[in-house]
Amino acid sequence: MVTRKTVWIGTNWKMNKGPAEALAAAEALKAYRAPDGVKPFIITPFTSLQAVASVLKGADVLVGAQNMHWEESGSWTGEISPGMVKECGADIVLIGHSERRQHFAETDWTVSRKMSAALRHGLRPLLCIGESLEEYDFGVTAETLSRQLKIALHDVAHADLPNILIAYEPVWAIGAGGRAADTDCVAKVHAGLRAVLCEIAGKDIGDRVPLLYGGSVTQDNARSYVSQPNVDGVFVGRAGWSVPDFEKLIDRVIEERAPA
Ligand SMILES: O=C(COP(=O)(O)O)[C@@H](O)CO
Repeated sequence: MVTRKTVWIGTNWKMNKGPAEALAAAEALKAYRAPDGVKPFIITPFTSLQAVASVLKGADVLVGAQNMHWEESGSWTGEISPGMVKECGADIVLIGHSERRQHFAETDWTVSRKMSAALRHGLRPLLCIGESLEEYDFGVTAETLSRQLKIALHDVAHADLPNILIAYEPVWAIGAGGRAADTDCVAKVHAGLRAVLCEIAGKDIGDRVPLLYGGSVTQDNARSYVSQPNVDGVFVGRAGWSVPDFEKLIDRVIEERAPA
């Protein structure tokens, strides 16, 4: 019997959609029935997190926040605590997105603190890692990713690792100026990430950590990534911002799947 992997397909709305637009999108997604074995999710801005999570409670589409602080509370103006994210009804929290590392001083150390805090609060962290163009050009992709991964997971109990999501998102592949990574390159990088996870936690656990690819994913290329052995899903930005596009992208990925 062929065992089919669970496929995670999510979209990060980034700084798009005010509360009204986000709510309308959530209402449109409420009736969406995910194909067997597919876990769709959306990552919303904080201003609509609670409303979107409330509309999608019990639906097939999971909801996440784009960031959080690691402390429970305190004098951290402008920040949102893990408890607040949880109380808003989020299932997932994005941690270490390259836009936060690049523009908001997120470091491997803060990412590591946030990983443990998210798990303590029953949130599923979606850890983003990725090398810059400069690191890619210097040929240190594997070293960069291994460092980011080992520090981020340093304080995470091995038993918790299958409950997290990891997205490999090369910085040079993200956004309007980015170019999608070659499928072969993603396959090779993901095999390396799998090896690092197995080194950290042993094969039984390392093999069960979902690894997603993100960066200029489109309806046309998504399925080629997901058909690779160590790619358990895709994390999309622009190609998932409209609900019909997001649903179509999921359909296109599923067309590729072999029957169980
Ligand atoms: O940043 C991401 C990719 O954005 P694209 O617009 O798909 O290049 C990733 O976090 C998913 O949002």
